Amino acid sequence: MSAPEVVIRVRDLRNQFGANVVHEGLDLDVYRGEILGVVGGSGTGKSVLLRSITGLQRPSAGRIEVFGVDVLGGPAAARETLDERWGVMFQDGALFSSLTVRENVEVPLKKIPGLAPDVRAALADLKISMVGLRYLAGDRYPSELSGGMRKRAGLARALALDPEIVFLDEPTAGLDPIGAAAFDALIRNLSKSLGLTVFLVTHDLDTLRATCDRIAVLAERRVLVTGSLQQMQEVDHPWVHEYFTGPRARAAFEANGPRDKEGD
Ligand SMILES: Nc1ncnc2c1ncn2[C@@H]1O[C@H](COP(=O)(O)OP(=O)(O)OP(=O)(O)O)[C@@H](O)[C@H]1O
Repeated sequence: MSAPEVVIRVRDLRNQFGANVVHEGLDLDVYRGEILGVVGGSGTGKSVLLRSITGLQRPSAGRIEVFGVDVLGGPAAARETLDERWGVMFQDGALFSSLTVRENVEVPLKKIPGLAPDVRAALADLKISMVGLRYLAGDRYPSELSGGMRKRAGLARALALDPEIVFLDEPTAGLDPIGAAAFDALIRNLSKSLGLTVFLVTHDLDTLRATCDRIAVLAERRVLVTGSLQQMQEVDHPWVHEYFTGPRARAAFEANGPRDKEGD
C-alpha cells in the first residue's frame, strides 16, 4: 500500500504571546481524505494552531506547508491559491449578519472571475442544499436561524469553492445532542463523498467517536500523540488517560465503542 499523502505538514512550530509560550516544537502531519480530530485541554492552543495553518495568525517560528506550499515564507502568489483550496468554519458560523444565507455563501464565489450572478446564486443554493438546509433558508438572515442552521450555513460557505480541506472549529459546540449528532453525520458523509480532508477542533467526545479517523492530542505545548480513538485509550499520560477513559468518555463510548473501522 502506498504511503498516505501529507496535505498539511507542520514542523517545529512555536507560538508565543508575551511570556505565554503556547506551542514549542510542535509537529503535525494531516493526510489527504482523513478527518483529524484535534483535542486538548482549554488553552492548549487548538484554535491558535488552526489559525496558524490557515494564515490568520503568524506564528513566532516554525514551518507550515499545505499541499507543499510554504504558508509562512513561500511566494505570495502560491499562498493566494491556497485560499481556494481550503474553507474554514468558525464556531458560530461567523456569518455576515446583514446578508442572507445565500448572499453569505456567495461571498467566496465572487472571487471567480466572470461568474454570472444567477449562476453564482444557483451554486450557492447547491451548497445550501448539500448541508441539509431547505431551500428557503437561502433567503433568511442569520438572526432568523437556529444555532444548528447557522453552523450549517457556515459550512455551506466554507464549501463554496469546492475546497480540498475544511477546518472546523468546535462545530458542535452549543448544539443539542440531536443537532450535534446530525451535524457529525453531515461532516462524515460530506468528507467521504467529496474526499474532503477535515481538520476538526473539538471537545466533543461523541463527535470524535462518530466522525474522526485519527486524533491529535495537544498537551505540553505540542502534539503529544496521534492515533485512533482506541489507541488514545491506552496512552499513559494523565490528561489523555482522564479524557479518553474518564466517566464522560465511558458514557460516550460505552453504547457503541470507539469507531475505528470504516463504515461502522
Ligand atoms: N491573539 C492573542 N494574543 C494573546 N494571547 C493569545 C492570542 N490568541 C490566543 N492566545 C492565548 O493562547 C492560548 C491558546 O489559545 P487557544 O484559543 O488556541 O486555546 P484552545 O486550545 O483553542 O482553548 P479552548 O479549548 O478553551 O477553546 C491561550 O492562553 C490564549 O489566551
